[in-house]
Amino acid sequence: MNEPLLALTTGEPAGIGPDLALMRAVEDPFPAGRAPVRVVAIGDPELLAARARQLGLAVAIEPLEAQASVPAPRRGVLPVWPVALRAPVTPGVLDPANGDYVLELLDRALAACRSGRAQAMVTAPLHKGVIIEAGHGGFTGHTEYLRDACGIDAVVMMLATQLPAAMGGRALRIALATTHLPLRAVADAISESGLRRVLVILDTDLRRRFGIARPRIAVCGLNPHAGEGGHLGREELDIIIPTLERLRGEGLDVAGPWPADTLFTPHRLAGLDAVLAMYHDQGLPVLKFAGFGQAANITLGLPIVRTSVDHGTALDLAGSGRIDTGSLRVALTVAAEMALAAPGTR
Ligand SMILES: NC(=O)C1=CN([C@@H]2O[C@H](COP(=O)(O)OP(=O)(O)OC[C@H]3O[C@@H](n4cnc5c(N)ncnc54)[C@H](O)[C@@H]3O)[C@@H](O)[C@H]2O)C=CC1
Ligand SMILES: NCC(=O)COP(=O)(O)O
Repeated sequence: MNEPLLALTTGEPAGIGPDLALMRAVEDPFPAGRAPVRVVAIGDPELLAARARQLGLAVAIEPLEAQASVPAPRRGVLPVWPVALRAPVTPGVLDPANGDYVLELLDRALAACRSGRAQAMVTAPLHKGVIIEAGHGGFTGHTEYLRDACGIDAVVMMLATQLPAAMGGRALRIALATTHLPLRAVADAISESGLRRVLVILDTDLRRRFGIARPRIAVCGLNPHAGEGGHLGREELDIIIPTLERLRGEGLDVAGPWPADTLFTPHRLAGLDAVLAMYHDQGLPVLKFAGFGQAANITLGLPIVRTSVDHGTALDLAGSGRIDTGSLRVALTVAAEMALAAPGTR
């Protein structure tokens, strides 16, 4: 395969997504140690040109026809598949009038991946609230939007980073059994069928997309001390333990449920390929404490490769230039590696 083509959606136009694409365009396109990639941004060319001026960045925005080939990367040039904004943008100020614009960016990237034109999509952050205010009531994020757009039942959100040397220097991958739910709804969402689906997807994609022959996965309990033998909640006894036993019988290496407060310690993590947390704020604060700005958000179970940054729209910093592009670099690198590991859609 040529260098993979990565379709980079520029996300919420009032946020830092456009800034990320522009700042990355002036970085070295061939950094040592990283697979060479071609990147095409998806967004409004005039928005990108205006943001480049605001940031004082010399970036040539090159709109491309849908079928035109995407050139090899050149520093200071940003190829763009154009999508028109619905309303003018002030950095930092959300406008529901652009909600459909943000979703159109995703649709364009997904279509390119599904047709084989792009090998992966990488998403800059969007703002869930403003998309809901734009009239998309059930919207909870890229993960579920792409699941539904692909017509599949389940996907898995996993964030991954490389731990600093002082923390063991190894990969830390944390997947979630539930994603964007109010905490009140989490316990009711833990079911045997749901857990089984998540663990099978996690195991399958760690093999297929990450080349791990027999993934070792540890599973957090839901309750403090993994339920303290049923005295602090019964989800472990009634749901999680039986599910893990069945999956072990089918050959998966799934251990637990372990108390989450001590699972994320270096000696417990040693030898693990991934941890499954039961809910968003059980797993992600750990990951972000260890690697914020150096992590990627990966959607497992899709027929295409999708990665994203580990942060949100940072409306407070849009147009300021005072942002870290580290997570975008990681998201692009991981997307390229995944695309090369398992070419094609499925
Ligand atoms: N991949 C995505 O689309 C994601 C979207 N979001 C959405 O973003 C919106 C805002 O979420 P928040 O919780 O406020 O998180 P946030 O990540 O946007 O901001 C949290 C803090 O981190 C800072 N920050 C974020 N990214 C940064 C960067 N690249 N460089 C330097 N500083 C950075 C912000 O300035 C802020 O102080 C929400 O609507 C949320 O749902 C959140 C996470 C991921
Ligand atoms: N906390 C992760 C997040 O909000 C990103 O979700 P998604 O948009 O990638 O589904």
